[in-house]
Amino acid sequence: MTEIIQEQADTRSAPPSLNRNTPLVSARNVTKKFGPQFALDRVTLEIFAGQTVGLLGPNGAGKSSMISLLTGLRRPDAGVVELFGRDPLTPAARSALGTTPQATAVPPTLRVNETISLVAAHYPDPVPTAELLEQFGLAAVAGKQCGALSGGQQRRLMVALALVGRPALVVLDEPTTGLDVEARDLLWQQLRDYRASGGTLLITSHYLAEIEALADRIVVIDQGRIIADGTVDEIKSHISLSHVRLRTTVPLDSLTSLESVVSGELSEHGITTLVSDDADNLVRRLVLAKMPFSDLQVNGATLEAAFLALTAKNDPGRPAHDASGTNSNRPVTQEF
Ligand SMILES: Nc1ncnc2c1ncn2[C@@H]1O[C@H](COP(=O)(O)OP(=O)(O)OP(=O)(O)O)[C@@H](O)[C@H]1O
Repeated sequence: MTEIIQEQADTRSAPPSLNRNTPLVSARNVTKKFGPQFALDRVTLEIFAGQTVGLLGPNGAGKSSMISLLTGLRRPDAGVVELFGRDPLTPAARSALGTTPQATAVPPTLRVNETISLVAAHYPDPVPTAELLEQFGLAAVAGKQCGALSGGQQRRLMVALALVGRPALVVLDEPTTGLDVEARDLLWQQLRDYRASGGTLLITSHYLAEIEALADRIVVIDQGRIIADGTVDEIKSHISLSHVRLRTTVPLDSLTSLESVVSGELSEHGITTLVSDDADNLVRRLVLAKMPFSDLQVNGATLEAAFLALTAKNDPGRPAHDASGTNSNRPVTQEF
């Protein structure tokens, strides 16, 4: 909390006005080391107004280090970082930034409504406390001391505090960790509303299905380097395999010998799954061969499968348990 209050106490100056072509966030050739360990290795990243960027990477990839540089919590060892065109350590640069660190730390003795009002007081046009409490499902605990909140409630409060000053840019490091399904839904809804109001968002999360639904740009970082950067569809194009599921009496051997089938398996429940590099063509082949089938389902690649394929390719030592996309239909709550 000290971090957040300090961050927002520094925000009295008006948001810097930027040329439309100036990125809100810019890191050029940035390196950050901890002892001999490279957390970031010559990384370049720009984020422009209106983008919703999902920053993805396995544990230890460098996501939090990147965020700490962009939000002015740490300095790079080499390279240049700018926030709203300025040094992120200056109060003027942080005037329109709302952020929460990965770790939750609220002042234990302050009440929830007092905490929001305290942070809101640093902004010229804050979201009214009652409105924010309602939006984040915290109205019922408004009078509680923050230390008495559950972990999930504390996390929601942290994100609410990041949004109280109507920031132009919100940077969130794993905001939904530890939240139950309902609380996560509520939080993602607030972030969608923020985005719809024109806000710019940089977010890390291990819930890839949720990032897939929210982000319009995905940056994948691994071992301190950016290994992919593009739209969700561009990232997903790294996986070209689809799953075709069906019930059929046709023997598996006959199915796997069809054009466009890469592999296949028959489950004990009688469902055949065919991995295909061209699902449309495979379905055409089934029909042309007059093979009887029912309950046909075609599932394309997910962001999760593409992410796993990309990171497995980047580090052949990492278990590539899903690199082929053969497990790409896990529940949306799957966490890495
Ligand atoms: N304060 C620190 N002291 C020493 N090493 C650090 C420190 N912070 C990060 N590192 C190291 O830098 C690398 C990148 O860590 P970072 O926390 O940025 O990764 P991350 O992608 O955010 O991981 P996670 O998903 O687990 O949060 C890791 O090897 C980590 O051990």
